[in-house]
Amino acid sequence: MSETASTRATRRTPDRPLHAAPDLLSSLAPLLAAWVPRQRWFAGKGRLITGFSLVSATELLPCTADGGTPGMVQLLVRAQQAAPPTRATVAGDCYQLLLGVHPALPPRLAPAALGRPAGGPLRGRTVYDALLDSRLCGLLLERLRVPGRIGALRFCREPDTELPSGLPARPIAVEQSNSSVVYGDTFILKVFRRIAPGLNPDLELPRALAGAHCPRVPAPVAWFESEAAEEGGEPTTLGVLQPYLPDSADGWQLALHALSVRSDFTGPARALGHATAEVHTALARALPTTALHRPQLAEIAARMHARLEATARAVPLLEPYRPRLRTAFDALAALGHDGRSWAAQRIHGDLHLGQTLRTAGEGRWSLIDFEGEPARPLAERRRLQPALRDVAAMLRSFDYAARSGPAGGDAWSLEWAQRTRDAYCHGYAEAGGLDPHAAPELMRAYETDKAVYEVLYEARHRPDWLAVPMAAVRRLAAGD
Ligand SMILES: Nc1ncnc2c1ncn2[C@@H]1O[C@H](COP(=O)(O)OP(=O)(O)O)[C@@H](O)[C@H]1O
Ligand SMILES: O=P(O)(O)O[C@H]1O[C@H](CO)[C@@H](O[C@H]2O[C@H](CO)[C@@H](O)[C@H](O)[C@H]2O)[C@H](O)[C@H]1O
Repeated sequence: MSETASTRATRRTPDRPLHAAPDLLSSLAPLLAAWVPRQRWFAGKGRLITGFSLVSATELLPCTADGGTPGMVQLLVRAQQAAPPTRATVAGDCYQLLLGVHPALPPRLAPAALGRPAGGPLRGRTVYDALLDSRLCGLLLERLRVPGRIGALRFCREPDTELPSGLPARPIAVEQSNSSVVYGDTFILKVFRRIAPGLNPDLELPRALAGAHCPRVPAPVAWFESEAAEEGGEPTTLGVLQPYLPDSADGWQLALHALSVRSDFTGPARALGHATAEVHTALARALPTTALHRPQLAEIAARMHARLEATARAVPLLEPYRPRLRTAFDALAALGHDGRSWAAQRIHGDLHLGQTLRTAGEGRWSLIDFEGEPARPLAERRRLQPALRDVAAMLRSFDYAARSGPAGGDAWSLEWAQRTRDAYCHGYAEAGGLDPHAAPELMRAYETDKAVYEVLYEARHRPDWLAVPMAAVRRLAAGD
């Protein structure tokens, strides 16, 4: 097909970088509108995308060069959507996309394709998910190996670390809140998807723990970020590279396996309690701590109430339990009435079995993914909080395993969950953490808050799983 004068005019000329092409985003928008909502990491499921706006575009490899080689562009785009029932304002979440651009996409990459833009600077080329192309993933590692800036992006490496070149790349099979690529069983790069401006706790906390010589968390070796929006502000973390623990299995798989063969899990759970307490102790040493008094406890309880109300509006199934669940939050607020204070510190923020890895040989636990609950604002995720909040979250995870494993919540599985929960709490207290049994109001409030979060999470991401947190809602509402 011959090129018209108007398409020629919109074609990029060598002196106009891709990010300056006025029609870059409009030409990609139809492709993104079909592809983005299908991605596991897309947080706005169930609400129509009404448009996209471009935050930034950085060409990591030339995208419009002649020849048969792929290009790569990193985009930050805002997806415009109607506000969800849990938020007052119109949302426009920002997502990071790493797109490959190929003049003739090889068939092996066909499943990664978004499509071919009908116009704009990439017209006629195939745009695809770069993180499914090992060659482009290799280029990302190369960028991290040699620190420096490219456009709006800065690639950084811990001083005194060496990164080998040429490690083979493979994306991890399970897509979660973000996308990860493993390099030669040596490193894993997590590319953040939903981007909040500022320092991501998944870089901040593991670096602080490495500084405190805590061996329970793989220490970041390199990362990339975009510049701060305003002078003196923090850069925005976009991806983190850390050592890969090859001979390990995550706690979720291990727990499900134990359930499937009706095996005891109290030993591993107790050891996991130790690991959690060690991480909390190191975080409290490395980063600020505070004491929560009556006003702060009241504020925490008020936020829990607000989340419950918003979630009950979004998921009507929760409504009948709302009044009884509220009593857990009132009891938390009342903890401040007798003048007692509670320690608060930086915590993991989204601790569950899937965030733990256990080595095959010595059965040593590590904790990963310190991002916090991805749906919460960054400032909230970085707040100082009672460490028992993580413990309560992990207790929920044992309950999840018992209810979703092969036996699906039969009496033996539920007893298994109770024994495992006790062993974990015991291990936590044994290794210096505050004994969860000494703070029943705190534990109940945080478990309830987590179950409410899970109701919303499952309603949005995995409606088939909604019954799991709803069972906990019923139990917690009954005051159990
Ligand atoms: N350092 C690591 N070593 C081995 N596997 C890892 C490591 N970090 C993450 N993983 C694997 O990658 C998965 C996703 O990592 P995670 O940090 O939880 O990402 P997400 O934020 O997308 O949930 C984990 O469940 C785990 O299986
Ligand atoms: O790991 P992510 O940061 O993506 O966390 C989100 O997804 C989790 C599910 O993958 C979700 O965890 C919930 O389901 C788990 C089982 O799949 C269970 O072990 C957890 O206890 C339960 O909360 C997590 O809440 C969400 O933030």
